[in-house]
Amino acid sequence: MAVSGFEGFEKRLELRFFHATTNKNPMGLRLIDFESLNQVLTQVQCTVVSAVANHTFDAYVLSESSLFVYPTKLIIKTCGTTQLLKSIQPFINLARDLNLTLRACRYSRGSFIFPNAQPFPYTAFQDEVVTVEASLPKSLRHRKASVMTPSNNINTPRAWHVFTASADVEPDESNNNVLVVEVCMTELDRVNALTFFKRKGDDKKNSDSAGREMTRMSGIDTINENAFICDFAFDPCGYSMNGVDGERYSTIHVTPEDGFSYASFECGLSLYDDGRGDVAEVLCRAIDVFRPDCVSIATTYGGEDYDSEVTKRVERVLAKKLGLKCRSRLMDEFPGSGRVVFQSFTPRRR
Ligand SMILES: C[S@+](CC[C@H](N)C(=O)[O-])C[C@H]1O[C@@H](n2cnc3c(N)ncnc32)[C@H](O)[C@@H]1O
Repeated sequence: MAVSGFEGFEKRLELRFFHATTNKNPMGLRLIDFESLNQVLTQVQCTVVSAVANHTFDAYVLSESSLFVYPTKLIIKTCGTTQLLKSIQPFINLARDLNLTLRACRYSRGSFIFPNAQPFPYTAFQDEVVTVEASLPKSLRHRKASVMTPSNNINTPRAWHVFTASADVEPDESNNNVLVVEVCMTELDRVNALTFFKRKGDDKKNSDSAGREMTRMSGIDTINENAFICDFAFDPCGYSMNGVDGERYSTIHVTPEDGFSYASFECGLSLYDDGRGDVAEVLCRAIDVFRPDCVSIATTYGGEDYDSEVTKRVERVLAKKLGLKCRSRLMDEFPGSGRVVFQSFTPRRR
């Protein structure tokens, strides 16, 4: 851990593949053995602390955040001072052994709370971009890096950094209509944050049962009642969970320490699924768990027919139910990788 405090803001990497041969094993990347995954994670400097799977994907809680493995898609987010980008090359190689070829890559992160504590290349976004580019095959020739910086940001200008690379200009079918929402929250309500500290007597509980209790006491279990939750409590504080609901994943990570408190919520869903999760209501429930003073939401939409109504509805619902005012809304397009809308919120009272 850095002397300054724990860096909650995650680095996130998404790799999408396609079957290079007609012999398509439906399990795809899920056939990567655990030992190989572990070797990659060792390079990243984190470990698996808990895991769950359903018929669609595997979800791992890591010592620093989460890993999701779908047949042709892999999502890994890691916090602290981890070396996430060291996973790109080994993942591409493991996929190649399964006849899977890289189709697209997306790397994103917020602005670190402790930028000076990061190792190279995470000290400057342009160096991260150079590192990602050096790990990618030339076939991913449609590339773009963007730093989305709110101009009227209130106290701390927190930008959203995105790099994408894609083999095609058009979004591919597997990513069509897929919505990924990443919420970053700082300055958590102090009372709510206390839920994520182990209490007296908790030393008799293991990390799973202490995690389960935090899930229930915080109300995280009500965000999506259909999700199976795999949760983990860190010692003496900190919490991580992955939610598994059919094809949909969700994940929450909490750094509750005062002075650098941070929580993230992320979910992936199809815009046209059965409507079980009105995105705005889901986000509202997730943010209400933490009642933060600063919220940013990055919404990535993989398809072409993006409807801005989704993010506008988020603004209306957060204003009405949580008193959060949208201070900035930015949009950018990425060839073959869709659109990103980045919104920043603070309480209306400010
Ligand atoms: C891994 S969790 C969640 C990380 C996540 N990105 C976040 O901050 O939202 C980090 C929290 O767990 C605490 N923690 C305790 N032991 C830890 C460990 N061995 N590795 C990582 N975090 C640990 C940290 O102090 C911090 O409060």
